[in-house]
Amino acid sequence: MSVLAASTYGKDNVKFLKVKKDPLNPKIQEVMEATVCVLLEGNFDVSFTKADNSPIIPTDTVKNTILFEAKKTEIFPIERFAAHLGQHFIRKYAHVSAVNVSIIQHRWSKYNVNGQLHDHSFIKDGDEKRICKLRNERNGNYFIESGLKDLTVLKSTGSMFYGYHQCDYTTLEPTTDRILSTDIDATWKWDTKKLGSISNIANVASTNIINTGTNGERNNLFDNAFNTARKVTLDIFALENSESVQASMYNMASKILELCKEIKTVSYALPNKHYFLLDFKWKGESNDNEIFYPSPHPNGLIKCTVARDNRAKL
Ligand SMILES: O=c1[nH]c(=O)c2[nH]c(=O)[nH]c2[nH]1
Repeated sequence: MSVLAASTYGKDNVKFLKVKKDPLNPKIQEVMEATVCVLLEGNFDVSFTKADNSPIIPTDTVKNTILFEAKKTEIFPIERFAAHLGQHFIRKYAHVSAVNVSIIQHRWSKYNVNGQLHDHSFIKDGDEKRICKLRNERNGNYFIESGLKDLTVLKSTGSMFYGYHQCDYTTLEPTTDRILSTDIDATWKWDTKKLGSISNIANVASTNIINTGTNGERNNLFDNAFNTARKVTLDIFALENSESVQASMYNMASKILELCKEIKTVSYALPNKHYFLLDFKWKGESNDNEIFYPSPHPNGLIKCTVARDNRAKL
């Protein structure tokens, strides 16, 4: 005998690009290129165990819903759209008990023409993505996290690594000057008690498109947190003389928690993308941190989650 222990299903990799126009000047525009995944949970067991398709909301219907709702509703910021989709499936289908929504926003940035950001021309300046994951449950509970990933950075000096554990397997030389490079993957979990009900998120003030791009002013909690997290990450990466990836990511996460009161935890997952100093002794030449070999693999991988220290209140 076997039993269905867990199941979920839906549509992944639903892609669209939406153009948002300023109502006063429709040539001023913003674009959202997104990849969406919606997975449903609920009373679907017989579809797995008895080949009974009657409860199945086809994944094609899920796809149609994502695309049509993207047209009909405000989708900036992505957290707002995730909450809207999370509510939609719970309200429309009585046998759905939980909805898991994941949205990836692909980066398109307005660029300067004649000294100012152009109204509707964009540059793809890297693989960076803004992300949001939301779970909405019929019992009224919801969970939400936001983040950024694939923001690739490198600093050519201002990074050290020494004082680490030594044993008979250790060959790494300590250094006070190395290259540090990583693909930033940062996520932050929201304190839903501070956000209030999911309807608050589905109705949060939309991103103001005038002068935004991904460089300009944003005007809601979620945009502010994204901009803060991105700026803190990039500032600390540049300004700090890094002791290690571990120490730098902890400093970044702590600063974000300090600045964004509605965030509960911040997590980083950072590859340490190694650049090895090449040896020119065979030619009688030194190499004063000038020529490196970008090593594709292996890479270090360092993860941490930083939370508020509640003991601090005692
Ligand atoms: O910042 C670093 N952290 C490590 O854990 C580590 N390990 C290593 O070989 N190099 C580095 N660098």
